[in-house]
Amino acid sequence: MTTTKETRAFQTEVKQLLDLMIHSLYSNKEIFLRELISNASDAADKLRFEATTDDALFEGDSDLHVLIDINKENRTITIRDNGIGMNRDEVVANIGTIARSGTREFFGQLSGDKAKDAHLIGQFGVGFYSSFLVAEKVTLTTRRAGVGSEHGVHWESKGDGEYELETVEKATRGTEITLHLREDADEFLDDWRIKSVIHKYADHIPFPIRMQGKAEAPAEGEEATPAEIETINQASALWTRPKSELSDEEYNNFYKHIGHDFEDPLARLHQRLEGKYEYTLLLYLPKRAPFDLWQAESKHGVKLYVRRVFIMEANEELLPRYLRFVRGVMDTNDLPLNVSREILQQSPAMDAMKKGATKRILGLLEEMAGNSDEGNSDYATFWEEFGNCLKEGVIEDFSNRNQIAKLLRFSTTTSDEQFVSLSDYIGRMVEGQDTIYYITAESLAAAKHSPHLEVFRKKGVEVILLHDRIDEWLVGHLTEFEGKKLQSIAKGKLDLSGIGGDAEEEKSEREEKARAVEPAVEKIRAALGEKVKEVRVTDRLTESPACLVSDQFDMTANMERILRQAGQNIPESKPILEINPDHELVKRLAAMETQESIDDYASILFDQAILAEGALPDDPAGFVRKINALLTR
Ligand SMILES: Nc1ncnc2c1ncn2[C@@H]1O[C@H](COP(=O)(O)OP(=O)(O)OP(=O)(O)O)[C@@H](O)[C@H]1O
Repeated sequence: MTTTKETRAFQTEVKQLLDLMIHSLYSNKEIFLRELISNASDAADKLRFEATTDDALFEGDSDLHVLIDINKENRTITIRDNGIGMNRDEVVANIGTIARSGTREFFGQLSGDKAKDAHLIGQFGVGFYSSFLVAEKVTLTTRRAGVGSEHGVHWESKGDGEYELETVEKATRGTEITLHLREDADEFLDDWRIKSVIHKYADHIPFPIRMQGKAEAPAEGEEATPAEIETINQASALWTRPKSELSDEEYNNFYKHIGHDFEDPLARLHQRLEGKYEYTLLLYLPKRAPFDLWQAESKHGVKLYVRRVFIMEANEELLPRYLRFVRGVMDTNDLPLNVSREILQQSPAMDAMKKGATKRILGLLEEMAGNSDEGNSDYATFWEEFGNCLKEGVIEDFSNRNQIAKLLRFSTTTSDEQFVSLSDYIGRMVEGQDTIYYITAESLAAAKHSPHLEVFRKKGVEVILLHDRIDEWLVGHLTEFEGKKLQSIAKGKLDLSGIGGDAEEEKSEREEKARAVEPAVEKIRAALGEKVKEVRVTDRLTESPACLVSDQFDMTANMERILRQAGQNIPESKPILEINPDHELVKRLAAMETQESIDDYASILFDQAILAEGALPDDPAGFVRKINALLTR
């Protein structure tokens, strides 16, 4: 047994977090109690779950609760729980380091300007460290359930960069945290103040939060009456209570506890479902994406309860991965208390609940989207933060693809902001149009200024501008929406002849122009040789001389770039160069005789077309040289 007392240094990030926290949350000190009660409640949840398979962990005491004791003389508050407790290694890992996913992103985003960084801290969560908002010294004594009393651990720190650790005797399991209050935190020595904070933040905690009353001095000749212990919170699982009894504030406070968030949620869903399986959902959509949303190991935020007993923080078993931003609780009577992850994965009840919850979340989003007026709505906020998750949904969730597709929002040639739904787009199609057109590019600016859009502008046809990495995969899976095909405007042959004009007339005019520049096509083909798959006359351009397109079933150049950047070895597919028969450059090229000039012009046309896509030509310096030579000629 390690009895040694040792002093250790906080991880550098902890120090940074403490500084930032004290700076940004000084006017909201009371949240320390919410954080500590929340941790105590999680510890009780964990014990109750572990005890479902090992009753001995209760050590004869299954009355799980939190006890708060104020000592005015010593100026301390003690928060005591009889939850799972921690062993020495766990204390070192949990208290003194930050080992949460998203940590690197969080510290990466800090600018060093405390005022600017302050709002980030709420998103990240301060947890146990918030004790130092009110305390000049914090001691924590803990013992893990099921181990001998000699395995207690004492931890102590002034929040100044170091902490002391010692193995001690602790008779009872669980964790006891004592805060030695700073001078400016006197208000928390007042019972009423503490009670009001508990009501505000912890009424929904499903374990009793009790306060130690003070023993009255006995009157002469009378026996002393023991100090009373009073339960302060409602201590009932919030989701089991009828909606009509619950206020927004209670719902929001529960969200903050379960979602580890400082902000109110964006929306919620509370439903009791009865059918083949009975279950209750209390689910929330956060206002802001967590730091680790895009990391492979990012956690889901929905907790599974069976008959109000916390079972586990389940992952893909409860909700599909693309809904990993949802926070909340799912409680059912239709699973055994000792359910394991393996059983969950094969359980028809779980499967039905997962489908039911998914449908309801999509329904909630549909409702929010329906109530939205452009740009100024909860749905716009949601889309900004989590829109790309829904795009994953289109890719992964075949059975709900159409419903999710309705929820997508895009920038288009008529709106830079991402407000346009596919249904809006279809509603605005021009006469003769029966295809949904889109372009994919590296950025919104590159998409918006792409030469491929020229003819669409001329004909007044709206084009969806796709510029997120995931969009290439999205359109790979979403090839049709409500009977209308989705088509890249940078792929295959384009035929807009039926739109906004006489198709026959346009066709013969086009053929005539193509004939006139046929010599140019031949010359460019010969000059570019193996660089291109084909050179042809385009219907896409009105202003630019040339653009690149891919064959209908080839990857787009953008997709190739993304995959190469991700380190994949992609065989080179050659683009098709399309030239504008009306452009002066092309006309000039058709009339050119000197091979050297033809080669230079052809190469410049080709490189320009690459630049117009927001990419770089193979030999940028060579391109500049040729341009300069032309300018000075
Ligand atoms: N009362 C407690 N009993 C047992 N373990 C605890 C207790 N308090 C904290 N811990 C452990 O310490 C870890 C870190 O706690 P901390 O409050 O800093 O962060 P958190 O609760 O994980 O996240 P958040 O900051 O979002 O609240 C917890 O995850 C838990 O494992």
